Amino acid sequence: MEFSGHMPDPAGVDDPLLVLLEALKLKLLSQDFCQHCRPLLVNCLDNLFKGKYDGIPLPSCNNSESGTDICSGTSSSFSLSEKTLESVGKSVDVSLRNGNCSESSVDICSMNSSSLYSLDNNLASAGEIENNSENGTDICSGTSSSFSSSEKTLESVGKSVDASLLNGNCSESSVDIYSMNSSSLYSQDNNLASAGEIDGVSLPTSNSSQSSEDICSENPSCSLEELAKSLESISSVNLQEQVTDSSHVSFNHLGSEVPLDDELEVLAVVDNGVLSDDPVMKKDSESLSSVDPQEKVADSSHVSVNSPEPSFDHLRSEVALDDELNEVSAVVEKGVSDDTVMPKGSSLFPEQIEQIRLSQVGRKKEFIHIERIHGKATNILQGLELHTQVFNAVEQKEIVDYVYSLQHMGQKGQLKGRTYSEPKKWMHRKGRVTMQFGCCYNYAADRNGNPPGIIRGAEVDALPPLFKTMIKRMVQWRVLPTTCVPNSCVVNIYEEGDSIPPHMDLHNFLRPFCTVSLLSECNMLFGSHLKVVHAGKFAGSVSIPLPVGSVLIVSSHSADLAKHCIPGVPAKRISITFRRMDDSKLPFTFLPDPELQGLKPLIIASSAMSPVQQVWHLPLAHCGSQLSSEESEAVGETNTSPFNLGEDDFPPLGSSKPKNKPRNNENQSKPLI
Ligand SMILES: O=C(O)CCC(=O)C(=O)O
Ligand SMILES: [Fe+2]
Repeated sequence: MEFSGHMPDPAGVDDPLLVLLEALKLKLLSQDFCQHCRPLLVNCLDNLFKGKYDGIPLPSCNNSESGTDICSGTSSSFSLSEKTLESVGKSVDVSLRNGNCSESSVDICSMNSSSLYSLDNNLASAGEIENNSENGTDICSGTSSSFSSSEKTLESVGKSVDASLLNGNCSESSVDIYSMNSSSLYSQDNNLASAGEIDGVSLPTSNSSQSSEDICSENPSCSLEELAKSLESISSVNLQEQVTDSSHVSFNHLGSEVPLDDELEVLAVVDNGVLSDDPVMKKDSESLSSVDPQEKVADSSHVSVNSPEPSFDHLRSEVALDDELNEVSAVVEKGVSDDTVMPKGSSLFPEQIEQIRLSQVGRKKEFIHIERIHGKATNILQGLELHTQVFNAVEQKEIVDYVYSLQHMGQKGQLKGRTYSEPKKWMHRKGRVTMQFGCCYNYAADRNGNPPGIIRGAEVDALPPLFKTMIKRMVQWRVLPTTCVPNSCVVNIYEEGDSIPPHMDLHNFLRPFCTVSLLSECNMLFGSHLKVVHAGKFAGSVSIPLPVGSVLIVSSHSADLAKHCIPGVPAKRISITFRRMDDSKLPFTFLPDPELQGLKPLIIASSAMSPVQQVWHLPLAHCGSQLSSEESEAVGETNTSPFNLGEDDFPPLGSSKPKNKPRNNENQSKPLI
């Protein structure tokens, strides 16, 4: 579309800027933008021109020729840098937009390769980067800049991984959403980032072949994804700090250690809850589900444990903010309360927001660590997967608070039977607080003569509502398969120094099972032979860091050939391990929960692709750094896990179009204007 001189406006609008706006919208309509980007762009323009422009003299854009730079040519609506700066810390994406216009030569008249939505500004405004000098330059085009950040990725370890990484990317790239040419916004480095701390992990150079691939040209929504990721990353750093600081319950480990020959015995004691004849364990006939919720939360104002509708539903509600981008950022970044309202004229549906969140999930698969099992080189990590950003910072905090509430109830004897147990004082560093829901599970024979496994006659509380919500999320977001929806869980609350000794989860539970990590990162060791050096200190052949908020999926060899353990944790940590019981092992009183039946994964919009799988090539235990042909073969054995996702669902980077079209149009956006 040519734009030269004054365009008569069909609706009779005489305001040249509005005419220009209409022209821009038309231009946008003619572009092949995705359903996410399109309404955002249009709304951005709307806000720039209408909302922000009120009362300010119009620039001489009515005489503008194609190519006239109305931003640099005036200091009117775009000179919002002060406001931009003021807005830092409030609404990141406001500063993103305004900052962009105030600092860059955004040529919105000519529509040529300008970067209206530079993510740089987002970060620059947030004080994260200084390098904002590339505004207006389409450095994504024809470059692999956003992928060339492995070094940055490694630098970022220990902070907010994705935030740091993203900063790295964004500082280098100016996102050209108009030309959409050759941008590569969806950095796999996000995945690599959190791998940085794995002992001896070599950078997956095999992935670098994908670095230069242009996923954005065929996947326009990725700029939006990156934007949302940026927002979330920035906020999650702060929020995470809050979460870490928000511990309401602390345990003192007063006793001294008692050396035990058999760690597993300790494990059994701890994980079973206390022994049934143990006087410390208060049995209360009151069940979690039968107690008056008011009474239950009397000591914990943050969460209603027994709320029939847990508030953990940040996807379904939105915030009344002044534009769509704020809306996205608020939802993605902070979560919102249920009583907030959808702003008038909003063009983002909750489904779209969920799609954005879903597209941000990092999925690392194909961990590799070769050990010789029965003389055969075998990848003992086959079946292990790490999914990140499944629960955002606010959700994590909600879960943590919920766990504290439950713990509080456990301490007061308000949880059923063997639901709650604490380590004995003498078990310092050998145990941790546990809460078991759905079933009571013995990791090893206990002193009552119960064999390892589910004690079918033991009484515990049913899965609490928020944990069911977490399960639904994981199934709907394809972290867990529909064939293995968990119906039990164990919550482990580790104080600093607490551990879980080497063990395998028995086949009383189906595969995969999964662990959600909260509060602090720790390492999980895997190996066919894990040594107990002393209490809380174990030696294993491979160590996998579990980032906060991540979900570790364990199946196949990683569940059945390798043992796993958590050495003494460096800081307080909570994990929730979700498992589906084998039907033949169900507790006698178990009733399937109707809420967890018939769960279906969400349809993924074609424009909202997930990051590609990563291959983490971990150091070989016994075999040097090169894979022998036998080992390669061993590695090639992967993908027998029932959990593996179809290629159609998660195509590799660069393959931006799924083989099949989305199966329905459920998640289509509203009309553009
Ligand atoms: O705390 C963790 O991450 C692991 C817990 C675990 O292995 C278990 O409960 O069986
Ligand atoms: Fe385990």
